[in-house]
Amino acid sequence: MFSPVSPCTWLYSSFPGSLHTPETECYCCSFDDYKLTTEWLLNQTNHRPKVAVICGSGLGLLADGATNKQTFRYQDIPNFPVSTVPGHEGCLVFGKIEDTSCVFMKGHFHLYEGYSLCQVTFPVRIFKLMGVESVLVTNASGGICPDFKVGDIMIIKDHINLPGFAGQHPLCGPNDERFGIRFPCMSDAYSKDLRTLALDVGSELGCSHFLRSGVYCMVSGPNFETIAEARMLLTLGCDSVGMSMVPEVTVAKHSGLRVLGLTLITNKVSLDYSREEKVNHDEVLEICKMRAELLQKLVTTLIGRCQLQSINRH
Ligand SMILES: O=P(O)(O)O[C@@H]1C[C@H](O)[C@@H](CO)O1
Ligand SMILES: Nc1nc2[nH]cnc2c(=O)[nH]1
Repeated sequence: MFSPVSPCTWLYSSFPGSLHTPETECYCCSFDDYKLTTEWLLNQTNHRPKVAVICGSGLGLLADGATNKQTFRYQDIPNFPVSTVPGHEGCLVFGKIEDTSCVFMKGHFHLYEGYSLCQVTFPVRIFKLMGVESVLVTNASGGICPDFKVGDIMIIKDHINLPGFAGQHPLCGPNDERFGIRFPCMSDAYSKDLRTLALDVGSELGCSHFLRSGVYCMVSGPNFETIAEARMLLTLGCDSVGMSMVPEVTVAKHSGLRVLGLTLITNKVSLDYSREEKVNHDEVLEICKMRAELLQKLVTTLIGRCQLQSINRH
């Protein structure tokens, strides 16, 4: 019925009525496009998720703690992009953590794959229309802060949207007021309540010694940083750097969703020309594998606790 869609053909083939045409160069999806996918999913599942978990590189295991699971491959969901990066399984899993209905994205999308930011953030608006209230975004990143160690988990308190400075911003284009306002405030993108809860839960689970808090910077990738770029990011006040998360967080915040961002420090970013180690994606996946079980415990405990504390409810 629906064919899988790749980064380059996706918008033209799936959205004949969309605003993105070669003439306009405007990368937007129409409200009807979001509605179609939402209705398709609501017809396929009885789950009505309140929490969405976006799993970054190698972190798909976060869904394993859920019960009553129902899985859809991205390629079978109308209008959904497909994952092209190793470590991103490419499926949507509905399930329950204790009494909370959740949806997990096992794999997400990146600018460097050739997707537009409208495609990268497409699932977030689907979650909003499905009734999700809180989004927990995870990914892998390199540690800039000299104190950070490989395997640390950083609770994101703020971000720098570097692609956004250059006009690569998911909210560019006509604003649809049904999602949010034209000029959203981003000074409180990451919920303080959820950050505090994450710290509390982390301490209960005995992982305070590698739980950090800091500023995350998004770059487009796909190359890892040069030394000069890494030094610039340190000067700008960044604690870690990665290639995802910020577009999803921005769109989630725009539509009034509560956001928690957790980034796993998979490597230390080189700030020194004499450093011999070279970062690579296999190393990133290896560290994700090492920390996946603990992150899963953190995420499932957090979600259970959210429900108890009614943080999901407005
Ligand atoms: O999907 P995330 O942001 O977790 O993946 C990170 C950034 C790149 O996609 C990749 C680099 O190894 O890992
Ligand atoms: N940009 C960037 N992304 C990453 N993802 C995981 N590690 C890194 C890193 O060092 N730099």
